[in-house]
Amino acid sequence: MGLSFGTKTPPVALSGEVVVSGLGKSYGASRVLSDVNLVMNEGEVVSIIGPSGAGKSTFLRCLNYLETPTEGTIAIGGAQVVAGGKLPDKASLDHLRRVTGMVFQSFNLFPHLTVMENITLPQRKVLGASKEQAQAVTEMLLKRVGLPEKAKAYPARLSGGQQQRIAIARALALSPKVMLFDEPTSALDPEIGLEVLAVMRDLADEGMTMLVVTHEMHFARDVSNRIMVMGNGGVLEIGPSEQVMSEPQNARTRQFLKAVLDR
Ligand SMILES: Nc1ncnc2c1ncn2[C@@H]1O[C@H](COP(=O)(O)OP(=O)(O)OP(=O)(O)O)[C@@H](O)[C@H]1O
Repeated sequence: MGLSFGTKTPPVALSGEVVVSGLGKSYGASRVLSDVNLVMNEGEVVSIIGPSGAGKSTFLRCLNYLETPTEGTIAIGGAQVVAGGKLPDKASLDHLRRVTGMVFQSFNLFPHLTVMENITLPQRKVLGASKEQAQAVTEMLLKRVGLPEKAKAYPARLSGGQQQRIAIARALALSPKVMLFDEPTSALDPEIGLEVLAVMRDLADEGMTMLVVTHEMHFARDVSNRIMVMGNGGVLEIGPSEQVMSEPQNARTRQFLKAVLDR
């Protein structure tokens, strides 16, 4: 299902919900990612941390081709793509985007649509769901993110935390296999961010596979199974969250953690 038609042969042994191998990204002569590898099992939560400019967002955005990786292979939830600096064929790209739900720092809701319309629209366009089906799924998801009463509201009438919870519901509406979060609380006051983190923690408890770029060290340590530390466009280290936080192996990881934890 969703096999790629790239220029190279995909890796033979693929297991895990997410298998990324040898991922690289350059912008012209500027190399921002080199040889990034990651294997995630179904239900696993991995937090990506690291200093500004390390390549965390670029890595996440390469996984669903919001950025086009220059090299490497990506296999997510049965979708498989071999990167070659250009877009893969439409079927592979559509499949990859179907199995990945993305949540951005800036919510990205349509301002002119109600909450209900924001969440039903992708279901109708992408899944071909009927209006009734899409509304029923939306009502269920609004309950799941704790906002059942907001169906008729417009985004501008909601707090940032509420908008982000709606954005999570919208991503979930397409039944992704993996959720990608790009600093989902960075634009929010810390207190408001907590309500978003609580929804994410619930999702993790329900067994969703999640990859989360975050500066929230408590979330990284307490909710994720593993932490991947990035620096200079590569992986500095990856390991069980508790171990990375308390006994980082890499000198640059130690320096980074000291800086953020002393803040
Ligand atoms: N469109 C682009 N063109 C050229 N360089 C880019 C582009 N987008 C990102 N970069 C560069 O890629 C590098 C990685 O950026 P990225 O945003 O992925 O880092 P990050 O680890 O997510 O940082 P932050 O924590 O500040 O968001 C940076 O040096 C950045 O300047």
